[in-house]
Amino acid sequence: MTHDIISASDLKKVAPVFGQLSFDDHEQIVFCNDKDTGLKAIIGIHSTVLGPALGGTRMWNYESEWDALNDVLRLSRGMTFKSAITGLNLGGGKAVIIGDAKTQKTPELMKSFGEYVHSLSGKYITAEDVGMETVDMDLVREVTPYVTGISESKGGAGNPSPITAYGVFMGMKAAAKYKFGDDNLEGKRVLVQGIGHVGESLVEHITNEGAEVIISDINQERLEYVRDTYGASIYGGSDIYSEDVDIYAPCALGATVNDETIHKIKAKVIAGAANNQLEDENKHGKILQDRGIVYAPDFLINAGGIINVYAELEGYDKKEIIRKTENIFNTTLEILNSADVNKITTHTAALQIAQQRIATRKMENEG
Ligand SMILES: NC(=O)c1ccc[n+]([C@@H]2O[C@H](COP(=O)([O-])OP(=O)(O)OC[C@H]3O[C@@H](n4cnc5c(N)ncnc54)[C@H](O)[C@@H]3O)[C@@H](O)[C@H]2O)c1
Repeated sequence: MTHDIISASDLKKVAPVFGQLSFDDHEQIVFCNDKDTGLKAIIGIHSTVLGPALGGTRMWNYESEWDALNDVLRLSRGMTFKSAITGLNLGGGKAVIIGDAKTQKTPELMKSFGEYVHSLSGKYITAEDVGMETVDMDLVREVTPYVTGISESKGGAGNPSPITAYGVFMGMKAAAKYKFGDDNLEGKRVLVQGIGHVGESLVEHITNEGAEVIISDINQERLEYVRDTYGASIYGGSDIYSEDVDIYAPCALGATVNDETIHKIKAKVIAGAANNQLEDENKHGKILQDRGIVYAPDFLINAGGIINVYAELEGYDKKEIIRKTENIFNTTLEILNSADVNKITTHTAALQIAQQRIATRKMENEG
């Protein structure tokens, strides 16, 4: 990813960091560059008002550094609101490592990343996200205590994905209750896009409840594995967004609800694990509202994972993790109802609650 060096005057025009559309008064952005291990990473700290900025690390082969920066800014902002609405004393942060997780991830690279995390003295606490495994967090743990999601055998809460999937399942059931009058998913056609750590576990929950599940992924091996294990059918068409389904569950990457896809979507409910599903939260949130498509806000229903890793910091047990995650059902239903009453989008309804909690704490901290 090398380009001609841009002149200082041209750089000024682009405002590459603070001028990014996704920049939202972030507190700190850290660029990590370690030639020896090939590490190129960006840590985004959006807010530490409610507590240390906690959020996972994503390793992805971004097309450009702009894409990586944009992703980390959007993701870290989302973490702030996720923890706020879930009632956790955590701020929002996230990290991205630029590269292919399958071919470029090495123990040395992970430890080098851990050293950068350590240099922030706990202001940012990392965890796993796309392209990461529990074993990678264990490697980071060798150089810093500021990491969660480490193996249970090493005193951690383990892989957060099954809990994330359970929370998404709860949010999906709440949205189904709101839209169809019944939270039971039996007989509902559900399209799960991305059947990785979270998607697979979600497929398990919804097939157990009798939903008709259609899966899509760019990884053929996983598709066949999930089909054979849970009896889901692999999507065979050419445009998944036009598929006639009741529920669309985005569980791959973000921004799949965008200008190109939004008018094709036939699903009546959107509820999935991916962060930042709406490319433009205001615009696309409003179009969904106008089209009568119920959108269960991503940062609300995919909070199971952060609840799980927060347990590592606060020392609460599995029972409490499950109780808090199950509560996503009630919160989602409340948000959907309040959006309806106040004639605002579901995203805005959720965001307002999160922002209010942050504003209150900020006043307390200052006063
Ligand atoms: N793991 C968690 O606990 C957690 C928590 C909150 C949010 N999330 C979000 O949920 C999403 C999934 O996370 P994960 O941990 O399961 O990641 P993962 O890497 O295990 O799985 C992602 C899956 O999506 C597939 N994929 C990628 N691009 C695709 C495309 N264009 N179409 C279809 N499939 C595609 C990949 O092949 C992979 O199987 C991510 O957006 C992540 O940020 C995860």
